[in-house]
Amino acid sequence: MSPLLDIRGVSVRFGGLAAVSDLALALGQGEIHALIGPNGAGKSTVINCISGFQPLSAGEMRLGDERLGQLTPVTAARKGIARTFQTPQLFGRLSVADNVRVASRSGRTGLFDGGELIELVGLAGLQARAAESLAYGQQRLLEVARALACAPRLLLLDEPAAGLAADDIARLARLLRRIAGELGLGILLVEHNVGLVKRLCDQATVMHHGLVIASGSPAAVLSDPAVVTAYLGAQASPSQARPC
Ligand SMILES: Nc1ncnc2c1ncn2[C@@H]1O[C@H](COP(=O)(O)OP(=O)(O)OP(=O)(O)O)[C@@H](O)[C@H]1O
Repeated sequence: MSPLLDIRGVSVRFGGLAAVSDLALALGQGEIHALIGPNGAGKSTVINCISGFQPLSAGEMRLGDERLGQLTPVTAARKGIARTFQTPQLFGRLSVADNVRVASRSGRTGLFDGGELIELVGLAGLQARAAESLAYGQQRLLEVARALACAPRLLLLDEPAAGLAADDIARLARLLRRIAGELGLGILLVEHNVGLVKRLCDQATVMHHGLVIASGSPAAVLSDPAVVTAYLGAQASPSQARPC
């Protein structure tokens, strides 16, 4: 069976800078896959490519049996690819409920109803609040609810745990495990929280200067000497990158 997401030979150049070089990554249905690496490694650029925000310089991506070609954010969303952003991109003046409602009207049938999603991410009771009035961590959780309201097949999360309290991280981890397991969603997450990556993810790919330097189980890649050296160059070992 084809993987849900199959990336081969993908490169992205910004002028003279090779932000991503010859990337290969495969992610199965129901799999949670971490994309990790020091700052500037190319992780967000990969998320931007898969979600149609960044054109590829070379390579190809497939979603199931379908070749994706050059995507736009709209075509990516229609194919069932939803994402969150490193800095939340919400409709600030709309309520929490309306932010989710807008996404659930994007054309695909919802996984859960909007109220259910808001409750699942831990924002019950805040439905009527303007998104811009939420704490930063709550805005991140609302972005996850909004992405899920698009009923994706593939969910891309850019540092979902940044700024979240331990309780919220635990709730988010349970939710991601549930939607991957019960609904078969594939989840690719960029995350610096090494504890979360180890607990939650089935596979991990490590990038450094645009190149994949390791891939495999989180425990194996995080103890790989090349990975430790890459993080030491960035003045932190993976386990020191972000406390968890
Ligand atoms: N639009 C752009 N134009 C020019 N250079 C860019 C652009 N976007 C990213 N870059 C550069 O590409 C490289 C990879 O950036 P990217 O944001 O993908 O890294 P990252 O691994 O997500 O880093 P971080 O963990 O700090 O978010 C960096 O050197 C960055 O400065």
